[in-house]
Amino acid sequence: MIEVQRVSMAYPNGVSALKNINVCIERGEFVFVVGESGAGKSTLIRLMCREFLPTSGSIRVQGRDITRLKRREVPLFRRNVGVVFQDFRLLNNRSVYDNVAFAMQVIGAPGREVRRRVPEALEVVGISHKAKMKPQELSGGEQQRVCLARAIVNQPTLIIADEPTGNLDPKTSTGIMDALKNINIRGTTIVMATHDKDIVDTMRQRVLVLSNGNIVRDEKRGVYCQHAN
Ligand SMILES: Nc1ncnc2c1ncn2[C@@H]1O[C@H](COP(=O)(O)OP(=O)(O)OP(=O)(O)O)[C@@H](O)[C@H]1O
Repeated sequence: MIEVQRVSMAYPNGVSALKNINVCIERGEFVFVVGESGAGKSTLIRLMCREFLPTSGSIRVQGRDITRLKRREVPLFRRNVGVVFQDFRLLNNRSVYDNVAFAMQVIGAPGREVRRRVPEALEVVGISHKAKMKPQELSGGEQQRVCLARAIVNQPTLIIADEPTGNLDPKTSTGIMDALKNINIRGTTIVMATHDKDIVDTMRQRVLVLSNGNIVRDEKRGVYCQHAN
């Protein structure tokens, strides 16, 4: 599903955020990317959804090297990738329903598909009862659910999430994680950067640990800190 090969990333200011990273993620996996602040998690996550290009190396997603995509090919690639970031990036003057529907409309989905799939996506993340509200009328956790619904509505094969539970209380975070796990059980690959030790230790999924731009641990059914307790 994702093959990151010899990827390095230096920002224009000279900071070396990733140093010759190699990672292979199989279809259907659930992968946590953890590590101290500044370790390179967001950089790796954002490279995987082609927000920007690495300084060197290749990133193959579903067989295609996304570092070689032409600018006009990027939107097509993104249709297959659901992206959830901590800053919600919702349209504040539109309803919850419209925010999710918009993700389908921009790719030209027929109206009947939109009317069928938007309620389904809202149901999966447990926010159907707020469909008519505007994002400002919702709590942070509810807004994050809307983002998740928007990310899954086009039935992507891959979801990339950067701190989707950041700033949320533990109960709300658990709700978001349950929704993500449900989506994963249906076959969607999930890659998620997080600082949330409790979530990582509870879920026992694959854990990739970054430190200072290097992958220092890669464990199946891993935990946040190897030597804790
Ligand atoms: N746009 C940028 N320009 C210059 N340097 C950057 C930029 N974005 C990140 N960096 C630097 O790259 C390194 C890795 O940053 P990154 O955001 O990937 O870390 P992170 O592990 O996601 O951290 P955090 O947990 O704090 O979000 C850091 O040293 C950071 O200061």
